[in-house]
Amino acid sequence: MLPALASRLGRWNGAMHAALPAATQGLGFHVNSSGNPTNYEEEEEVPPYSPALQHPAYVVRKTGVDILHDPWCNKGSAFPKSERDRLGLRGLLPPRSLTMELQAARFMEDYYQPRELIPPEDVKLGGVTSAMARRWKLLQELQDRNETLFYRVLVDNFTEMAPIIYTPTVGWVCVNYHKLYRRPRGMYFSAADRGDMLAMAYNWPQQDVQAIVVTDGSRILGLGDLGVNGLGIPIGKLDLYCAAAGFSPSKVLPVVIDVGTNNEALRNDPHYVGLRIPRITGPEYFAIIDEFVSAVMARWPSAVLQFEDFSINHAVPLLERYRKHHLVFNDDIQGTAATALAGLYGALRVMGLPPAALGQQRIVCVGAGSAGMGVVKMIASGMEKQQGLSPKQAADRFHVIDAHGLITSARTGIADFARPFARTDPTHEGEDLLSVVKRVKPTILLGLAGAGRLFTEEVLEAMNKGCPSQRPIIFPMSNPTSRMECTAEDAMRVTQGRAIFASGSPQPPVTLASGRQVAVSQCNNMYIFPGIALGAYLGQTRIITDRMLMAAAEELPRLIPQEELERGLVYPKLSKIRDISVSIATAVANAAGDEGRLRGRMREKYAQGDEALRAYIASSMFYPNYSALVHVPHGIGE
Ligand SMILES: NC(=O)C1=CN([C@@H]2O[C@H](COP(=O)(O)OP(=O)(O)OC[C@H]3O[C@@H](n4cnc5c(N)ncnc54)[C@H](O)[C@@H]3O)[C@@H](O)[C@H]2O)C=CC1
Ligand SMILES: CC(=O)C(=O)O
Ligand SMILES: [Mg+2]
Repeated sequence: MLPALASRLGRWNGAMHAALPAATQGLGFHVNSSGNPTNYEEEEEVPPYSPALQHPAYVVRKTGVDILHDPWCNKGSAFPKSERDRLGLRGLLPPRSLTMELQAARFMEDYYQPRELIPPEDVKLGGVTSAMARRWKLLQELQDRNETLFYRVLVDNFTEMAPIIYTPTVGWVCVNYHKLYRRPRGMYFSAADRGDMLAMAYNWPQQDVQAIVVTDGSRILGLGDLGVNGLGIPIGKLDLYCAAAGFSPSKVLPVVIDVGTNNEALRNDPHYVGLRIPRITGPEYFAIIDEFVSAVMARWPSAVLQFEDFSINHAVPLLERYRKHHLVFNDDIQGTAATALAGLYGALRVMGLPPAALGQQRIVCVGAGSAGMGVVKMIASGMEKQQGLSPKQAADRFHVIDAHGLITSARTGIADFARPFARTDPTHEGEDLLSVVKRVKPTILLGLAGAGRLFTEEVLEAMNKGCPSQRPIIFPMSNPTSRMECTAEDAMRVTQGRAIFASGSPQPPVTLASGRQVAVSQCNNMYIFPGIALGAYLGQTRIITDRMLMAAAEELPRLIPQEELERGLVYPKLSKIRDISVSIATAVANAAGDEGRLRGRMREKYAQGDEALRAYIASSMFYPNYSALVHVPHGIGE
């Protein structure tokens, strides 16, 4: 059926191709290098067939300039001559046809050219330099004109570019989104669209959407309420879905739901593109989100829906509202939790300790919001699972601090999710971080407050002193860099390189006064959410369970090579992100299979074992290569 082939469906059909060589080889044929069977012996070497290397064709209905203006089809100067002929491109492009590799090299030359294009006052979000902002703009322009090349350079340069398309630069992008806005990307649903959302979902041109990331812009990283400017986050997250987990760019949908903003400066900014009203709350808010969820689930019932950067008052109730019925997860609560637990298992491995040693740790967590409490709850589950602690025994290992200090049973208005972790001694209510660290002598210090440098020199000093028998584990996880609780340089200097360190946004390695260089890790949910979504989507698991998330957390530290553990790294290298995502997806799918939740091909593969499951997942991933474009006029095969 031709329409089914249209719009890059072919990019997902690696598994389909895998049947070909098995069939030909099964008949006793040899396969020559052009893929044709022959019935005589050839001298030349026959390379192994690799479905991942196939470049399937896909059908387009347009020709000429319409192709060049479509970033999903455009190849810029790389259209081969045959395609220029059949797509009506002759004369519309310079005559020489370049390779994708040459195009990528040309882009990278420009990318690395030091040029200051933005005024210095824009560079006030720590960690985002004008060079980074310029690189974001270059990548954005590339994505707007040639998506395939954009994803190719992103996949090939993931470690370098993740901080540009994602944290910290994406924080700067969101703050300035209304000024940077050039072309539409993703969808906007607003309070003014009540009653029309299902119809609006049909305005999106893609019939097959596999992953949606939605925000209401209410808590963007640690930068607060940024209204519709928050759309930059779903865009960045989905770029990671495509680059890191092989979702096809044409099958992902970034969304912002505009229910107003309490950010007055933004609301009064003449260039702001969202509704200029205070945030809607209460039943009306939930009715809007319900309508949105029903609309997208009705149009794309197989899609995974990721909730991102919702403020705490809505993040938890929304997750509870949908998680038992729909293929949804909240990245800040669940993805972050799995990532942090994985990093702690990694830190234990660095010290040569087993996962069960988690239950002996004393943990101080600063920040009791959606991320902080998600992390605390999951670490407690890890302790219960690994060491058989009761929930109460596990909770006793934690001291949780929020903007009002240490949370104890004396706190009034304590949130349900924080209550189990409130300290039982009311005399310490509201105690400040430094006093808590001095008194409790934590072995693990987590920062998820989004309030900047709370891990002061004194706090780090006290942490180091109170932790003589093992290396202090220090994870300032807030984003972007300006909101992190401390820098790697601070932590390593004060602890003389003893700390095992991971931060939410990337940090350079640190050179100590002695000249020794220490490696640092990045503790960011990007290690986990692409793989969770991939496993859950391919397996059509209907819901995402705690067991699936725990499987992801346990898998990640297994992927750190010994040599990296010896350097103190608690996560595998980001350059391996696609392999990491395959492993996470496989672990998630295995857990779902154990629970009887897999459907279709994934269920078959699960029955065949880990290798088959893994191979199937890997073969289903999009890899950015130019496909041959075949023009089929409207009316034929539609
Ligand atoms: N590294 C990662 O993968 C992730 C990092 N985060 C980061 O975590 C931070 C918090 O996110 P959410 O929990 O969703 O925010 P939230 O707004 O729900 O919670 C913030 C918490 O920090 C507390 N807090 C604020 N100021 C404080 C202070 N001066 N001292 C002590 N506590 C203070 C608040 O009382 C609240 O409990 C953000 O910066 C976000 O970027 C969030 C998700 C993933
Ligand atoms: C990383 C992330 O999801 C956050 O900072 O909100
Ligand atoms: Mg987030």
